[in-house]
Amino acid sequence: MCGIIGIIGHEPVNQAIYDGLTVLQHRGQDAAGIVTSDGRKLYLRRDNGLVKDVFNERHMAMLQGNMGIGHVRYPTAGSSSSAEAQPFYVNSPYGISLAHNGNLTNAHVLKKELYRQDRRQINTESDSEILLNVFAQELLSQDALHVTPGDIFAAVEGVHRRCKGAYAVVAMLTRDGLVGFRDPNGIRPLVYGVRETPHGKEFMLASESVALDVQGYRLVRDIEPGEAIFIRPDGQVFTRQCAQNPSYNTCIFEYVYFARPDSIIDNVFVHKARMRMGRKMAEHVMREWPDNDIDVVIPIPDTSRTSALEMAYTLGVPYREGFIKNRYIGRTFIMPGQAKRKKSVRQKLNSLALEFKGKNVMLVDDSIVRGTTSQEIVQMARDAGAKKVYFASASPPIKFPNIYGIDMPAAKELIAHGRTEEEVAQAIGVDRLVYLPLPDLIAAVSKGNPRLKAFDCSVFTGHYATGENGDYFAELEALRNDEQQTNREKNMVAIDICNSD
Ligand SMILES: O=P(O)(O)OC[C@H]1O[C@H](OP(=O)(O)OP(=O)(O)O)[C@H](O)[C@@H]1O
Ligand SMILES: NC(=O)CC[C@H](N)C(=O)O
Ligand SMILES: [Mg+2]
Repeated sequence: MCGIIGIIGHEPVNQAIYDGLTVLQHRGQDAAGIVTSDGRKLYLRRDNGLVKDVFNERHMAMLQGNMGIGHVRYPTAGSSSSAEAQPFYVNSPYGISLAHNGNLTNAHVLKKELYRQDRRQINTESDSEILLNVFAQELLSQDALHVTPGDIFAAVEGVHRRCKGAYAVVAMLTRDGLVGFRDPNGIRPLVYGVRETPHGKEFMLASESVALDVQGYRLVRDIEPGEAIFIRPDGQVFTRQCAQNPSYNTCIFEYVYFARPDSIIDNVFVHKARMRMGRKMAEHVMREWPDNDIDVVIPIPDTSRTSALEMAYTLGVPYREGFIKNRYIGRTFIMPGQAKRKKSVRQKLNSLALEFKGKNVMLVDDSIVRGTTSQEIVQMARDAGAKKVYFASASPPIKFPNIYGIDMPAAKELIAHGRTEEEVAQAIGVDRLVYLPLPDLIAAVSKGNPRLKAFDCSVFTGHYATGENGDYFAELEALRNDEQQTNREKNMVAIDICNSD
């Protein structure tokens, strides 16, 4: 999952993009980048690291201009080389830079096609560089000296025809303005907002509405699946539906884990959706286990707090913060490599023995993916003196890979893959395990927006809206399993073509 942002205003946007990226940091911790334009030239800085580490004062001073885009990266394709940090740039036509959240599933085919048919050289293993080149090629084929909104929309139609997978995109044409678009399934989120200033309106496109809130932008609306938006430097806004059969298939995992609770995605308040998940979880427990002996509900910080609180309230059981989180350790699930993830769980969370001693504790997490967190935490609860350890996951068992922007490429690395619920309970070492059933999860989210009839639930169901088959998954697993990635990173030396210090 990555975070993307684009701003077009009447004053330099460097600081505003930086601030927006820090608000989106939870979506990607590996690399960050900003590109700005003063209408004639662009200025780019991108590198591996957190936002606060990638940009120093000198970089910020050099990022000139009143429009720009930014990216925080959580890699799902290629490697974690700094050469794959985003935004990417191509000079033809018009000079385009692009930041992408999602994952293309036909990147290999497109890469060949770009070379053979379009004579374009792709320099990295990143699918986002491919996406940029497809967009550029489609724009080039409009053959216009001065780009019009019609040219932009025709190019996005071309992207939709050629690209498969998930993509929420912000792009910048160095002289002409900002572009945003979402794939026809709307798998990844993208919103746009406006703020009034004494000089006129300023516009922001962002992965999540929280980026708008903190800088005083008003959320106008989500970009629709398949839709594109083009905003000129003079503030003219153009939008058009560019897909033949668009439909909402928002990734349900955004609501479960990825998004911040204070964001609104496709008109559903994430915080409220998580509260409903907690309530439904409690109702499920009361139905399936009416004579339970739960003494206390304890969340596994951070993300599960909202649902755990509501679950405890509905069950009528005390809620206690039994794990204290080290606020200087980031999210563990999106860290690269199993060894680092495992170590970080211990560094991140410490138990408060007095909340566990002699009690039957119900630990609550938003999800169990590889089981890294749950295995460690259950042991910590036992070490802290818990009598019985129960576990509730506020989402169903995750059994299938994600191919749309979450780095879960290998089914065999998922703890629930090929295991029954009892076997997962045994593997993580709990006395009882409860999962939120899928219909309850869907109901918890869709209550916020009845227009959302379908979601991307592929990690739970194995059903993929873009129709990938067995061969694709076998190749993906071979290429991106944890061991392969770790070996690749060990041997990697990053060489870039255009990064400055
Ligand atoms: O089963 P696993 O592979 O461990 O993955 C699931 C865990 O990872 C996430 O937490 P994370 O630490 O990333 O972020 P958070 O602080 O937002 O909860 C998620 O909230 C679960 O706790
Ligand atoms: N998580 C994402 O959205 C990743 C974007 C892109 N596929 C990359 O690997 O850089
Ligand atoms: Mg967590």
